[in-house]
Amino acid sequence: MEEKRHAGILAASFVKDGMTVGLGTGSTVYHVIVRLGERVKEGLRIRCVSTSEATTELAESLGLDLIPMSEVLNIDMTIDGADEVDRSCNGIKGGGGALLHEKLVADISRIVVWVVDSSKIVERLGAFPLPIEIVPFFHMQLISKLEGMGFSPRLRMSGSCPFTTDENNYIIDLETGFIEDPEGLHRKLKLMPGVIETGLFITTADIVVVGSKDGAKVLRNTR
Ligand SMILES: O=C(CO)[C@H](O)[C@H](O)COP(=O)(O)O
Repeated sequence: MEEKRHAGILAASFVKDGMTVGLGTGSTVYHVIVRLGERVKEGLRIRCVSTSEATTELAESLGLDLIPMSEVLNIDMTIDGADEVDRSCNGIKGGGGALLHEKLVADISRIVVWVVDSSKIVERLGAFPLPIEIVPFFHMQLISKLEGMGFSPRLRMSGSCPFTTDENNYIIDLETGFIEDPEGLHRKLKLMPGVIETGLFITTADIVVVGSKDGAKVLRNTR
């Protein structure tokens, strides 16, 4: 909790007056949004693009100015969380179910900053089950195909019903084991009919802010 807060507060300090800011989703970004709400009350002028209904609700409650994604061509800086990050700044995202929207917002962002606690930094991705957003009525077929490829897929549930994303899709959480080639796996999965997006974000982050007990440090993507 402290680590997430430290990372969030440092990342929020990167936002400058006049920026269009992408707001990610999750418990670490929560601290970014709260800090941005405070800075806006102190006079910071920004426009924000949300990546989920949960983030929209929080940002609105703090008085942040939100614009719909459909009206934005470019975003100056997006700050988002991640479930795992490797040394090349590849990541797994989607633990909170907002991966599709998060990937689209990242795609039009000049700078992408990820905020994570220290437990998220890994040598190789794959301990965290990989979220894949899929077409709901094809989930049974996809699960069978993924099993045939040697993976252990699990349909994400919310109580006794399948979890649905803000875009009304389903998510399969895929036990992959350590991923040798994140980009190769992402491409392979994306080629499967019914797969809408994968939670593999390939060298997406320009900056990763890693919280610690006493502060936060910044890792830069040197690609
Ligand atoms: O990808 C995400 C949501 O789709 C989140 O950014 C990711 O799950 C990290 O969340 P948290 O900061 O709560 O650990």
